[in-house]
Amino acid sequence: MHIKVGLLFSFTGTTSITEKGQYDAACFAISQYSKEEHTIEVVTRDICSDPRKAVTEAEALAREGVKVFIGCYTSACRKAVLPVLEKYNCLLVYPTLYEGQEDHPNVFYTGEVPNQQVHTLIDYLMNQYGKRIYLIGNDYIYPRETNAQVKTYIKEKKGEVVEEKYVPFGHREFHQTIQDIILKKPDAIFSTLVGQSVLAFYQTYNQMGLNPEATPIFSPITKETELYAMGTTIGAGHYSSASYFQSLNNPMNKAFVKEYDQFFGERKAISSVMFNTYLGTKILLDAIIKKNSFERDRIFHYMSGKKMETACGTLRIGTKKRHLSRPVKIGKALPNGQFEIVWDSASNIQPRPYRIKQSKKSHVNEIVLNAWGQISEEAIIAISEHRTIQYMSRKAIEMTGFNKGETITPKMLKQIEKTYQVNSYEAKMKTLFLLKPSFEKSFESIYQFGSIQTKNQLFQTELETATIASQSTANVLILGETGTGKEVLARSIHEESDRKDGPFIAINTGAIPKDLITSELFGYVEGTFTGAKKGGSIGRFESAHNGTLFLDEIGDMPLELQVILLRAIETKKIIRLGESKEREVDIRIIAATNRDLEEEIAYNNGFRSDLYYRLNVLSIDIPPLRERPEDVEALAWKFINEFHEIYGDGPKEVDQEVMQLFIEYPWPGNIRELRNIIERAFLLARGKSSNILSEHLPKKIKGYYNRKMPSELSLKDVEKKMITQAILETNNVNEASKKLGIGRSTLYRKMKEFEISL
Ligand SMILES: Nc1ncnc2c1ncn2[C@@H]1O[C@H](COP(=O)(O)OP(=O)(O)OP(=O)(O)O)[C@@H](O)[C@H]1O
Repeated sequence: MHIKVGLLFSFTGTTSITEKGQYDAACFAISQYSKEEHTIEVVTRDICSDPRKAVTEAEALAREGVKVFIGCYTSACRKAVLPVLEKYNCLLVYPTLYEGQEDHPNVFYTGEVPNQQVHTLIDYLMNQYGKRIYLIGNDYIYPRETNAQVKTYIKEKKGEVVEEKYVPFGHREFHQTIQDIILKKPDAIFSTLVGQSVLAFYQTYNQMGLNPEATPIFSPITKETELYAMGTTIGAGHYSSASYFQSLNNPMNKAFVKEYDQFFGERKAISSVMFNTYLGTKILLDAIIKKNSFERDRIFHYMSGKKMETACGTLRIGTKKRHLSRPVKIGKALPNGQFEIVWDSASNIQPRPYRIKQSKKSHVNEIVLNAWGQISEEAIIAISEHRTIQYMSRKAIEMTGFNKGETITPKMLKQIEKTYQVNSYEAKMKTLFLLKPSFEKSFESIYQFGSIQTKNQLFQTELETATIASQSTANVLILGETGTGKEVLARSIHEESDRKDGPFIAINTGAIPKDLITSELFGYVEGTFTGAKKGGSIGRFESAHNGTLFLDEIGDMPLELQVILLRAIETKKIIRLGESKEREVDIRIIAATNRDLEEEIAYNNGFRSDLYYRLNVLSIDIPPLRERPEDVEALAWKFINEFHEIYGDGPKEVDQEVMQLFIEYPWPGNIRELRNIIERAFLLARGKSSNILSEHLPKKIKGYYNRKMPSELSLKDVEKKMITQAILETNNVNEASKKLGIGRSTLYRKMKEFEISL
């Protein structure tokens, strides 16, 4: 078979740095076909980063009999050649990450689309650095369209775009932009700059002394090739995301890199767009050869749904769309120009090339607001996503003097914030402001996630992370003292995720005997050990397939078993005991512990740091109940209602003094202890009293109550007293923290707060 391939890359022009690498990768892929069996003729054209040149060259080559094109790096070039592909019935391997919004029947897209690459990057950015993001890009289709999606995504995640800036294609003067960044102090920068602009931007960032630890740049584009071109130390500390990184530490990739270097006779930087070029070229040529045809529909039909093991994991070609389902990683650039992998989706992310439709615009329900406005103590203002006032209660008009239809400016907002206590709620792109005179007691908003409710600000922030966690498959680490509700939270994440119909399997990793843990986790085949069940057994990893595996008390897992667990978590593959076959499992891992794992790693050598970082992709720290007394009353009522359902009848009221005691008691056993105490009191009062009274409480609580009453000790006083006593007794922070059942860092913080020293 004779195949004439047209390579359309820019060897001159602003994006040539990247495209030369793609050209090399295409040549490498083509070199792997035996010349005896097929003749592959390669014609190369320089399209000079110019869409007009791309069209004329493509058309000229199509007339000369080229049926397969590879390249067209920028979206502007790709879009420009589409009519040529249609006219001459040619195929294009488009191997570049891009903005999506396209699925042309003549194109095979092997680059990442935003939901695979950009959303993961934004999630990581927000979790690690904060929610204020500065957008910078070149002024053409890819950055503008990508940022349109990024802005929606940031808004959904309650982040803020502090600036959105575009510079012309090839722009290299960034002093003013960097100055603007210094002034606006974003938490991170998201860059869609390409070509020469990338180098100039990072170099100016570096010259002007910005620090990647404080304000890193996240860019889907800046990869190994660009880092080498700008000077590897200049890009160090910044982030990118892709399926492929040259540093991937697996045998397939090592062999690929070795062969690549041998082919070119030197060490080369290999980036994801290069790998995607290699991959796309091979896949399409294989299909053409196999089907002995250039006929578009036959070829795509043959490729559709194909699964491939590659150097960057298992990829699958879409059955409906010509894009790849793939795992995605996030890399942090090292001073040697390579990336350290800091996050790995582990399982594949499906391509969603088309932007997800935004929820339909909602209208404020004036009838409901009117009724509410008449009875509410607060003044109510509802504003649209464009900051136009859509509703004002009479009180709000009297208090502010604003009118319906007016646009709320930042100045007006400041003015009301100065005068009133303002609580704002966001729902369906609308914001509702509730205004109260500021001397009144603060209004406590309730945050709900799954079955958990809280008024506590700190816990609300943690639950926001839980919300993010429920929408991804990232590993989650839940921290918190015993009884704070770590398992309840893990279940809520599962219930709120799209795995909710799959199983939720909980396992207490600290409680299983050492010699049983492997069979418990991974299963075994019949006859493997004495006492093994007939027919063998599947382990918890397999039971959790398509669902969530909750590894409780992970901090208590013996060190030597942590390595086995790490391997299974990393590969998502297990081997049953007594078998050699690897089995793949699709699971999301949530781990929990009441230990301070960082401390275990640093001081006691009790936990593997690699396992810690694997698990701690998203971490959620549940505050102890004594640090969120505002939640005690609601929890108490929740339990009383629950016991009414279980036991049929019982006390309906709680004595006011008892409730006050519940609020002030330090609850060392947290919510579990509160629940137990209420159940006990409920049963003691049942049939005798319609109220839960102090006589229904156990001695230790009544004792606390009696001790407290004369001196009116506050919760803080009790805490201070307990800490002082523990420090006096042990004269050692480590031991005192163990005695008190709190982490060292918490103890240091408290000692500072109460001015206690050793
Ligand atoms: N938000 C909540 N609402 C109602 N009940 C809760 C809540 N959180 C925890 N509980 C109850 O508290 C008890 C302890 O919860 P859970 O087992 O989730 O805690 P944990 O932190 O995992 O405990 P441990 O560290 O001992 O494993 C359970 O009875 C649970 O039902």
